[in-house]
Amino acid sequence: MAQPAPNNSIFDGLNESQRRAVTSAADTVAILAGPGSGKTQTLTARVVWLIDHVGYHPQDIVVATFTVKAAREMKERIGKSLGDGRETKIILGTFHSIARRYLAAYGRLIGLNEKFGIADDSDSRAIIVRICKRLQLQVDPAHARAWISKKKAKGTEMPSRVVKKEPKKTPQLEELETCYREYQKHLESSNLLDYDDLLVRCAELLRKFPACVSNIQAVLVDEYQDTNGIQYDLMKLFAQQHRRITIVGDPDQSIYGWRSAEIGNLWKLLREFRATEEVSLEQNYRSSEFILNLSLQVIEQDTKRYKKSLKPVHNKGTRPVLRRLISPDAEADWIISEIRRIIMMSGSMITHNDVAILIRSAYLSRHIESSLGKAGISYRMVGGLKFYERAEIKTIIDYLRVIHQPENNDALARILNVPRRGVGDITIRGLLEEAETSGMSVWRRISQVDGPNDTPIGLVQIIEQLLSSLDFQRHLQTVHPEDHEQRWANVQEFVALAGDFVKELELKGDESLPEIEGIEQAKEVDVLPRFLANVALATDAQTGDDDQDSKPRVTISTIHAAKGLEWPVVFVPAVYDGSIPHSRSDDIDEERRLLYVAMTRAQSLLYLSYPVRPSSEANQNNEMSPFVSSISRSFAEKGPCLDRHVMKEIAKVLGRELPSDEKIFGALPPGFSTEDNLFPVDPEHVRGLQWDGQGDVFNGPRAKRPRIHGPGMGKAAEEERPWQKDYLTTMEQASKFTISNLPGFISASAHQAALVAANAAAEAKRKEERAQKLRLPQQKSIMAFVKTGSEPAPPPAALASAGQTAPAGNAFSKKSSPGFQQLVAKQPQPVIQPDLASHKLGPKKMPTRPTVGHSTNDGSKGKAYPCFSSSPPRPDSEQNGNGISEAADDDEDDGPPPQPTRAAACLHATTCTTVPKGLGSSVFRRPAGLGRDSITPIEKLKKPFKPLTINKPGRGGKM
Ligand SMILES: Nc1ncnc2c1ncn2[C@@H]1O[C@H](COP(=O)(O)OP(=O)(O)OP(=O)(O)O)[C@@H](O)[C@H]1O
Repeated sequence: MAQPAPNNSIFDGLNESQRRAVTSAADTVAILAGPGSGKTQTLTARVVWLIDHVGYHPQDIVVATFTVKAAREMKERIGKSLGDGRETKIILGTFHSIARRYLAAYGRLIGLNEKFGIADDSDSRAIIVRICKRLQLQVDPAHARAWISKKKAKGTEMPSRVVKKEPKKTPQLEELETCYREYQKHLESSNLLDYDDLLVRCAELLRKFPACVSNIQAVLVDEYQDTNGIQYDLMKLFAQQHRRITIVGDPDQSIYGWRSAEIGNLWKLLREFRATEEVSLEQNYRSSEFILNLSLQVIEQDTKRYKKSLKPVHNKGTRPVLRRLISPDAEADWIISEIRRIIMMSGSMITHNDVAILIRSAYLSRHIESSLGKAGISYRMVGGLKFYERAEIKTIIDYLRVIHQPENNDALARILNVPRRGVGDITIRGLLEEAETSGMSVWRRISQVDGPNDTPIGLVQIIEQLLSSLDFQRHLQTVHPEDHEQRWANVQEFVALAGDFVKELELKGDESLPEIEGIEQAKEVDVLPRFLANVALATDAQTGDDDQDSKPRVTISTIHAAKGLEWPVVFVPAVYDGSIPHSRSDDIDEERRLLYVAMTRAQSLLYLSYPVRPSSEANQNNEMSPFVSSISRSFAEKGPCLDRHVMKEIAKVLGRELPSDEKIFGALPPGFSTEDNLFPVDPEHVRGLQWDGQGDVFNGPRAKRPRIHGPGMGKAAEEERPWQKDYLTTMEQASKFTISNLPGFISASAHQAALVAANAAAEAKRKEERAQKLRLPQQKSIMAFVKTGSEPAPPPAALASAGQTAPAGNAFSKKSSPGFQQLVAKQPQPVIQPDLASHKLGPKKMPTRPTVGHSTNDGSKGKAYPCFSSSPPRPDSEQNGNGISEAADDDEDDGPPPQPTRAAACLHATTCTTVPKGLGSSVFRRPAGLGRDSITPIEKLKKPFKPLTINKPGRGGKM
């Protein structure tokens, strides 16, 4: 037995059930509990217990988490408790990162070239699209990709067996199998493994060479309901020596079935490990009683589910709200008005940071973003573009991939003409096809050499050399004249990140696995492959919540991405039939669980809402979601009275101090309505009424609140603008709103700025028209010769036709200049990203739990647990042509239509603030760059893109 840990703080405050789970002597422990019951905390404490009390060596413990971020947080917490740096030895990470480590160390045993690279999402997509084109397959490449991924995720069969021909195949199946075979062939010849292969090949390794994990004493898995078939296999294979497994999960939060999660992994575990000790945690530490009870009323509608009890430790709180609004616009405006009311009535005890708007489908954010923009409220998108997904960064990463692995055809194809070398896309495509048919890498074909030798210079020097030999700064100036400084600053930040990565490796040591007698381990001496692997596997790092600057922001997130998180105030809009449950979903139970997950993220205030009409013009009505219609009476029909008593209760749940009444009421603006009475409770009552054209106020009887928008920024301005906006808000580009990519992002602030510019343009147009009447036909306005900083922006069309640039001093000149027009013209057409907006859910229903000698409290049979995947993003159904120009140079003359490479986040509301001060003047602030202090390089890499501050006197308006 080991000595007690020097610092046992991690055990402090655990309740009895949590302690039981932490200290259980059983080999297999299943901790099954509802949301907010401290599952993650319990698992963390058990790791410390196993090390400090049971005496396992940290390097003999495997801990698998759902996300990179969760792994990082868990490591930190364990580190604090152990107190001596031993946490770095634990084999802790996502299944994918752990699998990669094993393959790097022992992959050669199964014939893997140790210099293997990781094919990311865009690589896989491009390869499959090319295969379908080359072989003239009729199958949809996106479908083929999803099909292949699903096959691999099943985990029980090796690809070669899966693709074996069987009689009675449909032509489509034949094509899918051909595609699969060709895809694998291509990956193999490029020495690439895709995300699924990492798991599949690792399982193969551990099956054939169990000695690799002969040291492993215990395996712990967080978010077990997320695991898919291959992850289950891996878990067992890691634990094959001692069969000690601890899992934590909540079947009610299984929401990733559509991403290949295997229903039944829990009962599989209980059947295979019969002595499993089941521990349930029954106290909910997160939500108020009202919130918890209503959430349970939703999930309990699923009569097949495994029943478990969950009791709140907090007070009753306020009744959750179910609000009906006339239209999605009104719904968004109401949300914003409630956010304001909560913040004002709490004396800013609650800030924008405490508010989350959780949406079922990506496109639903459109109205919300627009309203937030109009109200000047900053927000963060969970799932936004990450730093290393920026075009300029991706180009450098592709260069590094080619340096490391010259046979990586796809990476090479993307950089062949970046910077421009006069190689057109047709040539590149030809080279790729030739390489695929001949089996010779593009690199060999064009260079006729074996590839670069391993370079002894350091990572940073490689990148610096690369930048200088490519004259990359000049390339950015040429290709991206409108924002090359910002892009170059990103590149410099990337160099700094690489430097920090190297330093961290030196300081904390590498992640090599423990030595095992009798098996030689390949040592990863090169920093470059490890750097590249870290970049590739950081795809699930969340954005937003670890922003470096301190500006409070509302969070907009899909429900899927909100898993495991919590906020004091949660809004769930669009709770109507067709949205949730989604019209294209074929698993109603998973849809219900989604709503349950959304509701249980709330600590103190929970608002559900839906628009009774799909749009202001629509005639048919939305039906309330069946998940809430039967319990609608349990909700309040409008926002709670936020008096001192209520706010004090909220303060108690949050453990905060409520400011004095003087402070709260002293800060209320004149005429501020302290009640939720701006919008009618019965929206049908105001059918036919119009906005007043001034702001966001109905002309209805309850419209008491003064306008909340700036001049010209109201509803009327939005709807009546004489100008078709030529960009898309985030969710108008829903296809890009995934965990992995979000190019072409336009923020609410930019949207707002553009609206003002549009109004200014309209006003200018009207003036021009008036002036024209007073002018001779050929006579120009004198304003055409004057460029002052105080004039409203001329209409973009007028500018373009006159070949002018916008007045430099105008605050919105960036928005209305040809550069901006050109830029927004490059925005991709909205295509729904099926990951979030149109995915199909599996037809499977939750099976009944197997009889394993356990029964639930009420004597009823237990139920099986659906599980889901912690994989990096699954293939989406978007196809991007040949994939050549996607991440790199996007505007070659001879190439396909330009892909979006706009510095998406440079217009992101989390990074830009535009405060309108009137039509002709505003403050437009470029965002701050990624802070370099107090953050480790890997953390930075996992972070979303953080645009950089560029002050351009005379161009960017007043600062
Ligand atoms: N024994 C405890 N005493 C007080 N607070 C606790 C206790 N256990 C957990 N908590 C708190 O409850 C909250 C939820 O904990 P945690 O995130 O671990 O729950 P979870 O079960 O993993 O939730 P979910 O399933 O929704 O992700 C956290 O704020 C945590 O600090």
